[in-house]
Amino acid sequence: MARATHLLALDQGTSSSRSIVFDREGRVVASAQRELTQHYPRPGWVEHDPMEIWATQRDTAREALARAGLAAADVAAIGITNQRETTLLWDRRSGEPVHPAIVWQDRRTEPICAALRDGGHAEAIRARTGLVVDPYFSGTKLQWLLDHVPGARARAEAGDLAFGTVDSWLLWRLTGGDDPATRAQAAHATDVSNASRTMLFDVHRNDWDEDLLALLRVPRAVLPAVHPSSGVVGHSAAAVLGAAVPVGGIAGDQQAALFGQACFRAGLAKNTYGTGCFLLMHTGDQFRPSANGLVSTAAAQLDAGPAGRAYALEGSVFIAGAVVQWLRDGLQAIRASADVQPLAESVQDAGGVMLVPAFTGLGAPYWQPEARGAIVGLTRGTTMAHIARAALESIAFQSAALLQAMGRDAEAAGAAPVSELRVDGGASVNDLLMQIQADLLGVPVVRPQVVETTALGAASLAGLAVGLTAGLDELAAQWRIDRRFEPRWPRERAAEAMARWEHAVRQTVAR
Ligand SMILES: Nc1ncnc2c1ncn2[C@@H]1O[C@H](COP(=O)(O)OP(=O)(O)O)[C@@H](O)[C@H]1O
Ligand SMILES: O=P(O)(O)OC[C@H](O)CO
Repeated sequence: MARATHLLALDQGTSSSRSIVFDREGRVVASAQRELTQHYPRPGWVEHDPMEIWATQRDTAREALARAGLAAADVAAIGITNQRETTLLWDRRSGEPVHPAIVWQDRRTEPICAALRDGGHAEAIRARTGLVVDPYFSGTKLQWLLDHVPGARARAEAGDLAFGTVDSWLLWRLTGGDDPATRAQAAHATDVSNASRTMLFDVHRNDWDEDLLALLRVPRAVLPAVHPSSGVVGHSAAAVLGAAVPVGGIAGDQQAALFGQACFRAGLAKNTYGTGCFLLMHTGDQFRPSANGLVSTAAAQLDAGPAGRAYALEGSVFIAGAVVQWLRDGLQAIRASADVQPLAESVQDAGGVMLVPAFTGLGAPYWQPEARGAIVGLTRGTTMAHIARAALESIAFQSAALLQAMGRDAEAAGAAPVSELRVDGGASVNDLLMQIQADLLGVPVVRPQVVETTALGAASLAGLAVGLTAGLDELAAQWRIDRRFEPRWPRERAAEAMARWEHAVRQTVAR
């Protein structure tokens, strides 16, 4: 048999399932995508149908292979990457989910989190897991499922139920197949980067934390095995793609993007500009707690031993590209997202207007759930062009605040600050936004040729596992620059702009 030459990435995101076929040099050969239905059963609740997650993912994998003109036998390995924290619980025998997936954005477990904070557990949780106590993470979502699905806790304790984030669910379906006859071969596993988002995982020891399991009343029997992010954890059931293919990589989507951006060592950082922004900075083999409102998380790890340890600091912005959607759909100021750039470029600057898109509160580093959006600095001369420019600037300001927080953490640890920011995501195509970002940060903003960095990261992790990819040096050499945006502003101007931003932020909080 000819040696398999390609890699298949399954990229299961919040809004869609995508599959991308890469060649061994990391070039995109073919892709396929399907939208995912969002369910909002109550205010603050967000759910996905687990069977739709699986079916769309499976179908895009088949379609991408067909478009590439390849068979499963041509695929050396599969890499899985996924929306993180989203929580699933299913019956090991029937394969049926016992409840819809509770999506990372879902806020229903805030009362559980408040009780944990009031009970004085926040510091211990941060020290073990790197996370702030927030409904964002999986632990309280799993607790809610065990408490609210009739009979779930007893079935979980008896070992009949399996918990997983989306990667585990896809792996289980992929390796077990759709036929009950092959279910016994299903792998129930996850990787360290996904486990580190559960608030149940000790990132120092890379194991589930017995104290946290007891605190959240989670029986160990529901939990998946935890593996490094690279390594073969099972093979797809032959019926799914037409032949068995090793699953060689798993990572949460933001850690996969960090890997796909070739950020393999301390100080390298990437920012993904999608609906929100996710900024991650590698901190090497050191777990670094944040004193500045960020979370600490496991980066993609290649090896189970101490030598494989890799961590990152992370900050997320809730509304980034979404502010452009709001200009389009809410204000109807533009017809398509891409129209924001010419409109914003039609004015020299925002004319003193500041827009704080705190539509759903503010995330890191502010953590102000009660804040609401504001536009300040309006004059008789203000036009929609100024507001559009202020909207773009708001994306850059929020990201700059995250990078400043990372800089303060790095300084406190005696580490070097970030020297360039690697970017990807839907809004990173906006050259004006990228230039504003560089001007504010004072470091170059670098956009790579392959902006499918999440899928590329997962494919690379899988490629390393089966030897199709030689090593990190080869991956670093494959990462190529499309465009580099150099900062042009004097630092005083950037500092003054940041001060005006922080002033505007304070006005949204003090209501
Ligand atoms: N040219 C553009 N300028 C600014 N924002 C854009 C542009 N094109 C798309 N966007 C924004 O990018 C986001 C989509 O990016 P994407 O990476 O697909 O997001 P997600 O993965 O969160 O669904 C949308 O919020 C959209 O408004
Ligand atoms: O699906 P995305 O790309 O919006 O990413 C979701 C994140 O993983 C949530 O933490």
